[in-house]
Amino acid sequence: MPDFVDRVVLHVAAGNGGHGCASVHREKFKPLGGPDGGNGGHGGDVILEVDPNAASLLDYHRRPHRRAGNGRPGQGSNRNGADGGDVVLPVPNGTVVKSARGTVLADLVGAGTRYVVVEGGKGGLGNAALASAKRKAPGFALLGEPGTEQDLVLELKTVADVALVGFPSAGKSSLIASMSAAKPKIADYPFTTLVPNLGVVSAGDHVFTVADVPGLIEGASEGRGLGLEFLRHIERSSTLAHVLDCATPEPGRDPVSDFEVIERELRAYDEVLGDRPLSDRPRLVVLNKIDVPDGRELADLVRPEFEARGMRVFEVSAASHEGLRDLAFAMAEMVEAHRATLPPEEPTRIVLRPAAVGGVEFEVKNLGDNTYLVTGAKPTRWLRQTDFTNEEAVGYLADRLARLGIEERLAKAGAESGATVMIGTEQESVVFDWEPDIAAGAESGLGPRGTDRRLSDW
Ligand SMILES: Nc1nc2c(ncn2[C@@H]2O[C@H](COP(=O)(O)OP(=O)(O)OP(=O)(O)O)[C@@H](O)[C@H]2O)c(=O)[nH]1
Ligand SMILES: [Mg+2]
Repeated sequence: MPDFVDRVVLHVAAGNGGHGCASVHREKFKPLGGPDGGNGGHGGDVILEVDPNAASLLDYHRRPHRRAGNGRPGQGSNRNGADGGDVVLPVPNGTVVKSARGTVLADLVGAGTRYVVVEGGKGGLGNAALASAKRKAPGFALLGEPGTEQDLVLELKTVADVALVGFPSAGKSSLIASMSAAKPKIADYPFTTLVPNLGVVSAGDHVFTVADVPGLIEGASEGRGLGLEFLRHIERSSTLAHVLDCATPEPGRDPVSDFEVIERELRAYDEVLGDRPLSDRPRLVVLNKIDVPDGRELADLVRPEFEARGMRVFEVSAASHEGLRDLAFAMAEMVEAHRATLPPEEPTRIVLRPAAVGGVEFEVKNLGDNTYLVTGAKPTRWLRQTDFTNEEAVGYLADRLARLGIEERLAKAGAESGATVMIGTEQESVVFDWEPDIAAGAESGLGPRGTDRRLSDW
């Protein structure tokens, strides 16, 4: 059994919603009481969550079927069924979620990032909730919705600023061991490294991560050696460092030809990658093993070849640590240059999905000055997903609250046209403008008034 798994097929099933209950209230001497069948509970969701402590997908390789809890049925005396429990599956940072057909559904980067893979079925309404002026005592209740199921492919792509690429035994693992606290396996046979190792390197105030990728050989992009599996791990790195062996001569190889072979493989992989080609990424050249006298000589000899190609060249020894400080600062500089081109971090985007809408309680408080505070409306579950904007989320919240009768409650509390409605707490809230007139036409009279506060803050 491998102890590192970076691709698994996983079957997930959300919980079914519980059925609603049809029941009639019974009391002594009152044979025909009102309907009192409770609602079924909602089925649980299956959620993936980035856990910085998870290193591989091994658990899912071992147990590839995961199922969330079913909602319980409603019962008489207005008892609602309990919701089924969610199942939160921890995944490593950098997990890509794909459908069985290969469509990318989510790319989970950043501790705590969540993705709801399958949603639980809604609980069915009981006859108490179905009663209306027309039908005071319905003799029926609604069935719970079945939960959805899906086959997924989870793929791990290492997230590191710098990727070390090179032939087997060039000294990539030795370098990462000398530059960081990582303790990878080092040996004098090829393909010692079978899984990417990650190390955290500091150079002055700079901190960045380095991944040691298993050795690449000619034909890797066609799957030779450890091939594509491992090219995938360098996709997310902004900087590539070619590690070249200057001390272990082999027939038909030298540092320049090794470099050319690896470059060719990177270019060939570009076709697989499409829009984020590897061959365009900033790279530097590390001539390793200069503690060996012949190695130093060869390094000096080939250096101009690389400089002529516009590469920055570092002569180092992972064994004696010579040259590693300069190398670390150069890497830090390249990583910082890349980070500077990134757009400023976007505020957290979230999706609000009140789990049990019927169960959300809220209070409307008049703060004076036509301003109203709605407290306690925090949905029971908050789920993060990247493809929703804050505005959409606010709109969604407004919509749900509208269904809960917030319009009437605001009107009852005396809110007039143009009222400021704050949802949250006095310290943290999302602010809406309230227009009861619009409400008549639109589903919700609450329109988001762009707020700079993060919804996730409250
Ligand atoms: N003399 C000397 N030997 C080195 C140096 N760096 C690595 N080696 C040796 O080279 C061999 C391969 O080192 P690794 O760090 O395992 O090489 P790798 O590139 O990670 O190899 P793979 O994991 O197989 O791709 C080991 O025997 C190391 O001890 C160095 O700077 N000087
Ligand atoms: Mg190695």
